[in-house]
Amino acid sequence: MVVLSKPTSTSTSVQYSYSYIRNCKTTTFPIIIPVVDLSKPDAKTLIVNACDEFGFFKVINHGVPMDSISNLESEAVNFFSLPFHQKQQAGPPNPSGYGNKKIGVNGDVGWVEYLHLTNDQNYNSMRLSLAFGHNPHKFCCALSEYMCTVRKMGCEILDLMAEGLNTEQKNVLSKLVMDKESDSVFRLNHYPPCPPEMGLNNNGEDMVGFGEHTDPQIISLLRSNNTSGLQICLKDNKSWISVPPDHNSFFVNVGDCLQVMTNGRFKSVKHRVLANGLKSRLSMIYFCGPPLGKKITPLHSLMKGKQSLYKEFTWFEYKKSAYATRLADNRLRHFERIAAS
Ligand SMILES: C=C1C[C@]23C[C@@]1(O)CC[C@H]2[C@@]12CC[C@H](O)[C@@](C)(C(=O)O1)[C@H]2[C@@H]3C(=O)O
Ligand SMILES: O=C(O)CCC(=O)C(=O)O
Ligand SMILES: [Fe+2]
Repeated sequence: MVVLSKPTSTSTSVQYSYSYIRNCKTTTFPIIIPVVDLSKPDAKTLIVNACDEFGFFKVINHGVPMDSISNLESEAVNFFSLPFHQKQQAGPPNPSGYGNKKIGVNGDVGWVEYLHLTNDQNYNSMRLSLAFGHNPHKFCCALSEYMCTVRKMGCEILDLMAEGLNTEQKNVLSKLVMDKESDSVFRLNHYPPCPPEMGLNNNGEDMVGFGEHTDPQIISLLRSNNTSGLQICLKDNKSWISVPPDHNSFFVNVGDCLQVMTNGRFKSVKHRVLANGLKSRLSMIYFCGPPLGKKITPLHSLMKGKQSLYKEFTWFEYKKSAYATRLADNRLRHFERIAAS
């Protein structure tokens, strides 16, 4: 495991208004997060069951080489260890670059700093070189190798999911991510240890690292170091469970786009990250997105004469509307069709 050993530098002079939440100690019964072994024949059934039940699962035997993961992790550690003013050279984070504390542009704040990266490796390289002040060759090689192998794993998962759903075409989902116009994004999140005087407020509530939200895309592929913090919300929409970290595995989230493509059968999972008082958390998330012009509609094979629960929209239209929302908002509400009585 790589931990940030060098002292990190974040902005300290600006006052932010952080959120705190009661870290409800979850449910009275233990919840086991589904584990899918990609090398086993029952993977497709387990994926569909996990998406039905949680919109979330863990993947083992994923085929992403450990070297590829640790190379990018150590490059990310180096980046986040740079002095704040240097990291800022790679900002702001739209569409790619460095961000600190502010998430999106609508007032959300978290105990996190991050790098937003896109599928365009030339653009990534240009942004990173502004921070490194020299050729960021090592970082960019590690990044493009990681993105390539993780995308491949994501497509394998999407093919198994499509098979498990008995769709007409096995690659109906993965082809959106393989498309050269795919609007996938990548994010490196660094949560520095939160100082004890800030970690809890007067009501004993925990500081939020990354506030509750659903991911907009099809699926998200998350890998983190061995630091806890990630929580998911159960289908009852009120119980939160902590996800035990596992640096050897990937975690998969169902996103809003997949919720629509399954006509609401799979629900995008609400999740959040709590700040950790002791250790830094480093997570790397590949968000599998469709091309901007793609119409997001339910898969034919799942409809069988049923009406779509959603109005027709393109990924571009969804994104435009989503980026005007706050993190915790329900971004699909705007696209729901009012059922005719
Ligand atoms: C508050 C926001 C940040 C976000 C864009 C948004 O307006 C609403 C969705 C947010 C989210 C959540 C998942 C990913 O981290 C992200 C990159 C995405 O695609 O949607 C972020 C956006 C962001 O940080 O810009
Ligand atoms: O950093 C994490 O572990 C999760 C962050 C997240 O949910 C996101 O960036 O969308
Ligand atoms: Fe997320």
